[in-house]
Amino acid sequence: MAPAPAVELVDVTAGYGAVPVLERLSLRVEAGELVGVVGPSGAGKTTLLRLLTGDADRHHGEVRLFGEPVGRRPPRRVGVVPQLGTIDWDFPLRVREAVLLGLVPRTRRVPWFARDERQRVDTLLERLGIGELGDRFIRELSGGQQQRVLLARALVREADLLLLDEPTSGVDLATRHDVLHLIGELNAEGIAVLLTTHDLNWVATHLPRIVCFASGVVADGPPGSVLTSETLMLTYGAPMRVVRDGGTVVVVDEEPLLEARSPAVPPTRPLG
Ligand SMILES: Nc1ncnc2c1ncn2[C@@H]1O[C@H](COP(=O)(O)OP(=O)(O)OP(=O)(O)O)[C@@H](O)[C@H]1O
Repeated sequence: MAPAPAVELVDVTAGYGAVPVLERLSLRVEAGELVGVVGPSGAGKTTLLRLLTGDADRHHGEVRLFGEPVGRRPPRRVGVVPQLGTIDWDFPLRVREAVLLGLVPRTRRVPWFARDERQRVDTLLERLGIGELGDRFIRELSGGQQQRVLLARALVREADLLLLDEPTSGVDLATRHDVLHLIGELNAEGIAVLLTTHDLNWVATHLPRIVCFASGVVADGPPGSVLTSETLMLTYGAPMRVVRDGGTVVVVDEEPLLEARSPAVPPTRPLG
């Protein structure tokens, strides 16, 4: 029998309270797949991830993770990385504790961790290249280090599915490269990844599958077929140019911020 899909949404309408944000949405992510969701701000990308963790209200349709209906608590096999900016990094917590908290179901009041759980955290920190930071306070970390801590916290649940909300925002280019490389490695180990991003050109070159999203799915497939000016217009409501160079797709903003001008010629004055 084929394995159950990691994510399965069937004709879902959902939002916050009675207000719908996602409408008539169907989406399927297979176990082990790597999928990027792109779309304008407010399109509902975060809400989609929140729906999968039981944090948004489902009005209609079915939501299943690995074949099981989503309840109020995310299943153990799912690791979640929220946007960096939504975390209170000033909270007095050390890196090792922050990662251990990934093991705590939401209702458990006083966490008490076993030695093998602490060992697992240390192994993960090493693996993610932050082994020496275990005793540091999370407020002392750079954006890239914070992103790795969040990944460790998600992975400590021995996740088979990672839900990553804009994993590359708020970090510099080199860190972005490292984080994306890490995501690729985790996926190569068989972990399914569903991520949101605003970085169209990164998804165009690195992800096998893109979902263009605006309250529902506008287009879904490999970047070469999904990223067209027409699809991007439907998704973003703004003109974008798509340049193809062999197998590479590059998305260019159609409207330059500044008009190109001929260089100003200084007025000349005769000598003397
Ligand atoms: N907790 C909440 N309660 C009520 N409405 C919310 C809540 N969170 C988000 N919304 C609304 O849901 C809509 C979709 O927001 P969401 O954060 O899912 O969009 P997004 O595509 O992730 O945007 P961005 O790219 O800016 O992160 C917006 O209109 C937003 O105002």
